[in-house]
Amino acid sequence: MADKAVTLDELRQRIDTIDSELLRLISERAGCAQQVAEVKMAAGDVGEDGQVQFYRPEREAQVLRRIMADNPGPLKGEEMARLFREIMSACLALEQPIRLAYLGPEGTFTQQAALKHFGDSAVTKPMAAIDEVFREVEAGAVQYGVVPVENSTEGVINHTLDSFMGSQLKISGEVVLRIHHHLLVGPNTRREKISRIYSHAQSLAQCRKWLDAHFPHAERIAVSSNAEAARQVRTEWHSAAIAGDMAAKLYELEKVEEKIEDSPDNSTRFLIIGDSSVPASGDDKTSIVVAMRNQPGALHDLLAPFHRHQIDLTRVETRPSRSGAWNYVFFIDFRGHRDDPLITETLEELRQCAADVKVLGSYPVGVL
Ligand SMILES: C=C(O[C@@H]1C=C(C(=O)O)C=C[C@H]1O)C(=O)O
Repeated sequence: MADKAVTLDELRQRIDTIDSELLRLISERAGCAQQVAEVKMAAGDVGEDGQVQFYRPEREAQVLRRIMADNPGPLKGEEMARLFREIMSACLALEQPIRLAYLGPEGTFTQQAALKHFGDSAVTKPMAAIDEVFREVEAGAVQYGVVPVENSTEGVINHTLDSFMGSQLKISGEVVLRIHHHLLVGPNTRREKISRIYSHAQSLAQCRKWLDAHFPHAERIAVSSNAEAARQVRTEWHSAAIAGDMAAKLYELEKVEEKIEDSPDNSTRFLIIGDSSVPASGDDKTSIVVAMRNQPGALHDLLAPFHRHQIDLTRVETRPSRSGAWNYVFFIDFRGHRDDPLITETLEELRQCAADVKVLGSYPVGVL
């Protein structure tokens, strides 16, 4: 080793000095956030729900994007953003802790998505069904809700799209989560004894090929959520569950096999729903639902304004409308914010040929 090699003691001293500096800086940042709260209250900065808007999704997205763009390394941009996500979450909690409802029970991927988006300082409340998450937000019991909307392998989650049809709630954000499934067992279960495998139907479908290859004779049982599957197998010595890390940790299960999903980039997109519209963040998406008159060329008419203005469509889904047999509505996601002049014009043209156009919300493109 070279004479001048830095010693362990020296490195630890340096880390101590840096930590003291970080401590001072984070505290200073938290103090600023407290002042922001005072400024917002003094300005009467209220949203459509009449409440002071402490949480600002567009500002948080901008902060995280800047951190990722300026990150010098060696930590990855995503890792750095995750750290800042937690700092912001704690700072916001000083202004006012955010209250959320999510599709439960505890330990679901939706809870994981909620914490990824809002950070650990959020106060979360599990709900038994997607429409209950909507109701909880509508009733004002929580400020936001988190629900799954589409999976890269299994497609759209119809309950969520259908819930929007009868609701005035708006989308204020999106979060995409990589979904890793594990085969989990309780403390008294051995792999060769597994004769039943519990999970949510979507997860069973996402691991179908793996199950066919490794457990062709085990009975597959669909239950209401992965977390419920995990809870159930804790005490069943011949059963396994397919669920994610949160459920494994919560129910103290052992991983027999990790990452058993058939598609390596299996991911689910979740939506944040709330009462208020979000101003533009600089990189936004808009979601709308459109009812077309039942006539030839309707789909062409629907898409033409987007094509004319070169708007990037990110998703088009069709659902039966509730107003009668063989009528359909279209759920469309595209890049841009409803306040962009180009988008305003596109929506105006669309309104001329559609029976109804409802903007579900413009929101920052998911950062984390
Ligand atoms: C500090 C603010 O309030 C909240 C906290 C933020 C932060 O810690 O950076 C950002 C946006 C808001 O959710 C703000 O609006 O700037």
